[in-house]
Amino acid sequence: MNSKLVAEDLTCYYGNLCAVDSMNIDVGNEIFGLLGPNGSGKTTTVLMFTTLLEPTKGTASVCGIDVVKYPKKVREQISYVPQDMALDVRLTGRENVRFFAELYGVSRPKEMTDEVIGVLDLAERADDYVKTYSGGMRRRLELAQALVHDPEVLFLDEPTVGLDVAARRKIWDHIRSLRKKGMTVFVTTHYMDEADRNCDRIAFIDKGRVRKCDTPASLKTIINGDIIVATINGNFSFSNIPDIRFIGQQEDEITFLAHDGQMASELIRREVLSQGLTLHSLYARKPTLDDVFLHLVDDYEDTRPINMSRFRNMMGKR
Ligand SMILES: Nc1ncnc2c1ncn2[C@@H]1O[C@H](COP(=O)(O)OP(=O)(O)OP(=O)(O)O)[C@@H](O)[C@H]1O
Repeated sequence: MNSKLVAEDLTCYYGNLCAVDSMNIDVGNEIFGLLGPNGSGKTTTVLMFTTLLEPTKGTASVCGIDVVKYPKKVREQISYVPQDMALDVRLTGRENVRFFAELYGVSRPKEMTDEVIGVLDLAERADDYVKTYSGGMRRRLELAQALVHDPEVLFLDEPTVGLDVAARRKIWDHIRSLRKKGMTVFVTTHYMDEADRNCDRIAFIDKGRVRKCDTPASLKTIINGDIIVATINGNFSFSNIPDIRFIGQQEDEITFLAHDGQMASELIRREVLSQGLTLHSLYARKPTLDDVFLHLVDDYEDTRPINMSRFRNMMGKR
């Protein structure tokens, strides 16, 4: 693999708190997603790679350049779009990008500004004030700013947070086309479904530790079986059904894990009816990255295979 980002034993403490714990990752020319719950160490990881925070221990390099020894050289290779980037809303879109082009010392600032504005589909509104832009347009403008010096590696912290579905899709379309042009994209997100659709590989991180790193498809094979969800009225009491694991009940929804979803559904249907309960709906689905993540996180928290309360919460949100 043509390594673009490498972390070896990368560790960061804030006082006594270990925010990133002995991280080892090797990122090539790809869209690489760093996924994890709040406070798991995603931003801290990005800050170290982008030279904004010195590791306590271990090393990180970008395009083979050590971030501590050669921070300036690293900065020439990267762009970083944080969660809340400061756009000047009293300037036009074009002026905002041009400002960054000048800051970076880009050799043909006007041409590069026009180019990235075109790439991000902002040409029509480029001369309007940013205060008139939608959330999605502002995010695209931030991407345009980040791209104006043609970085090798782009770091994006929660690129789609707060955007509507259409705007999210558009952002991801742009991210994928950057990757096609050869850029490495390192992205943090809470949105597992977006990561599933768009990332080449994903590292799951929790409490500063990488739990698993693989392609979305391989990660989903970790949960060997189907998830079965039934909507009922009343309280379900689980007595042993062979080869079916009861995950739990959240209000009127009961959830199970079984090797064969279709066969299990029939057994569950019978069990629900035999308890005199009404069955409103019943379906089996393949595990998602949410399921995998909760499973992995739990493995490290205690010895149970699935964290019931988290799992139930998650199911309740669907
Ligand atoms: N400047 C700081 N000083 C002290 N502790 C910090 C600091 N920044 C982050 N932390 C702590 O370090 C841990 C990791 O935080 P970090 O922001 O890297 O997580 P995150 O995964 O990016 O979270 P989120 O998804 O909420 O953005 C958390 O426990 C956080 O409270």
